[in-house]
Amino acid sequence: MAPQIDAVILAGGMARRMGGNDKGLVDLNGQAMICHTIDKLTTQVNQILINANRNQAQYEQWGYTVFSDQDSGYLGPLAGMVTALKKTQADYLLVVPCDCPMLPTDLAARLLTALEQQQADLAVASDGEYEQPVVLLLKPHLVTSMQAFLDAGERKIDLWYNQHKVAVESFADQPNAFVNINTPEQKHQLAKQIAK
Ligand SMILES: Nc1nc2c(ncn2[C@@H]2O[C@H](COP(=O)(O)OP(=O)(O)OP(=O)(O)O)[C@@H](O)[C@H]2O)c(=O)[nH]1
Repeated sequence: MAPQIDAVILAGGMARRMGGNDKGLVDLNGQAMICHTIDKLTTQVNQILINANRNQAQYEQWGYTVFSDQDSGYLGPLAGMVTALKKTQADYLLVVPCDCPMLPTDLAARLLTALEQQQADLAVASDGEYEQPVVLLLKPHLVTSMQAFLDAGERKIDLWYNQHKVAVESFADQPNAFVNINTPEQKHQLAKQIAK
C-alpha cells in the first residue's frame, strides 16, 4: 500500500519583507498566494494542513484544517513543523512554505523516493545549487528530537538537520520551482512572468 503523506503549508511567519502583510493571503494574479501552493499539492498528498498564526478565519475559507504554532511568539518554521508533526497521523509529513507558488508537482514522490533509497530520516529539496530548508519530507518520529531542540532554545533548521540522516533531492530540472516571494517587488515580477 502506498504510504500516506500529509502536507503542511507554513504560513506562520511575520512577513516583515512583505511589509507585514500575511504572505499566504497576498494576491498573486487573482488568487491568494497560498492557493497557488494548494493547487500544486492537492494531487500529491492525502491531506493538506495550513499553519498560520494570524488571519485564521481567512485561511479556513478553503476548507482545510488551520492551526497556529503551539508556542506563540514566532519562533520560526520549526515551531510550525513540530506542531504539524503532532497533528498528522500519516506516514510522512511534507512541509512547504506559503511563499513558493511554483512548487514541483512531483515534489512528494521524488522526496519519498530519495528518503527511502537513502534510508534517511528526512529528505530536503534542492534547486540543484541550494537546499530549500523549508521544503522537505519528514518522518513523524522526528517530533521528539525537534521538540527537544526547540526546548533547548535552538531555532536554526540547519542545526537540527545536522542531527539526522538527510537525503537531498535535486529539482534542477525545474528551474523556477522554488521561486520564493518575500517582497512586493518579487511578487510583481512573478505576476508578470505567470501572466505571459
Ligand atoms: N509556523 C511558523 N512559520 C514560520 C515562522 N517564521 C517563518 N515561518 C514560515 O517559514 C517560511 C520561511 O519564512 P521567512 O520568509 O524566512 O520568514 P517570514 O516571517 O515569512 O518573512 P520575513 O519576516 O520577511 O523574513 C514561510 O513559510 C513562513 O511562513 C514562525 O514563527 N512560525
